[in-house]
Amino acid sequence: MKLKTMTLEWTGESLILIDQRKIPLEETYIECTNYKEVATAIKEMVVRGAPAIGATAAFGFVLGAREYINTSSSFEIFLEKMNEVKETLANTRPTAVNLFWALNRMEKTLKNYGYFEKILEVLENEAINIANEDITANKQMGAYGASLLKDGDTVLTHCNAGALATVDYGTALGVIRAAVEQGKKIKVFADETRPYLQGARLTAWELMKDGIEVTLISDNMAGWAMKLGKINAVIVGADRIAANGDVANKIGTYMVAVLAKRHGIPFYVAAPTSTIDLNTPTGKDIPIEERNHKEVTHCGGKRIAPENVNVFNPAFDVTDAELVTAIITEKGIVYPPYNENLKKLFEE
Ligand SMILES: CSC[C@H]1O[C@H](OP(=O)(O)O)[C@H](O)[C@@H]1O
Repeated sequence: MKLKTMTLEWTGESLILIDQRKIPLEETYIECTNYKEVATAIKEMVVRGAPAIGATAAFGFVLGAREYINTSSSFEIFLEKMNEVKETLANTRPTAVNLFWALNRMEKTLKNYGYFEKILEVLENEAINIANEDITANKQMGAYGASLLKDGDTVLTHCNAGALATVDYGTALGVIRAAVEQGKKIKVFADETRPYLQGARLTAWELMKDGIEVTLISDNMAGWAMKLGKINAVIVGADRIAANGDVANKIGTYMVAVLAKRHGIPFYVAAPTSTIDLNTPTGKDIPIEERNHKEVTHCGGKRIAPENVNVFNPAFDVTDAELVTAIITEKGIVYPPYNENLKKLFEE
């Protein structure tokens, strides 16, 4: 079975990824023919975005199974090798819980099935289910979230929580797409999102391709845009939502949330339930990835800071639940108290 979206293409034999490091200057693709290439693509952010890396890792798991099934003399040995595949993919990036959620789901499918015959087909179907469920969830989330936006609203977003951060359609940008599809005139202010520039490079590119009016601002302009009354709402994605509603998302999100609170602007988080981690009690328990210093000292491949300068480069921060107006999921809009109301999403 095959699958093709803006972010990825499963050919039945390999996984083709749009190289998000090159957008908007080039639209080029990388073909992964084995799980180690998939792991490298996630680590190097060829593909990025919590749901996108979850689905990508699921297909990496399938490629690993294809690689090891013919060299495993027993199913137990096969399971051992597949644990190695899972660990390799899990060790790529620590913050987005979707990565671990997807790998755990693939491993559970493998162990529940329990024997060789047709296992590759079973795993491929599960990976495709994960991908298709993400698209469905994004559209459901979009419909719920669109009810929070009025015709004529201007929405500020941070980073890229669009089709490129998911299998397709997007979370935060999915809400904006849904509102536009309902006929509402929505404008977007996109934070450039230093240092990796997901906003400038990916969000602006996605929205302009859709014909949705987008204004690019540098991250330090967000507060002034709010003070001038230009922003009606903030919508961002998430990489992990703790049981108490604390939200890990791209670095700079916390700053935007504090500014939104200061200016009485609603701050919404759009995320599928696969991003909610009830096993993580609070934001203090979320591992925050630190990335290469060159992402800060260089821009467009050119050095912009002195050699050997100290650098702090956390890829994410945590926004306290009290700063989050509501969490938009595919099961509905969740309001505080998050401890109780997030749990209910998994009880139905
Ligand atoms: C819909 S999840 C998008 C989420 O992922 C991004 O992180 P990265 O680009 O480092 O993978 C960012 O936190 C986005 O909000």
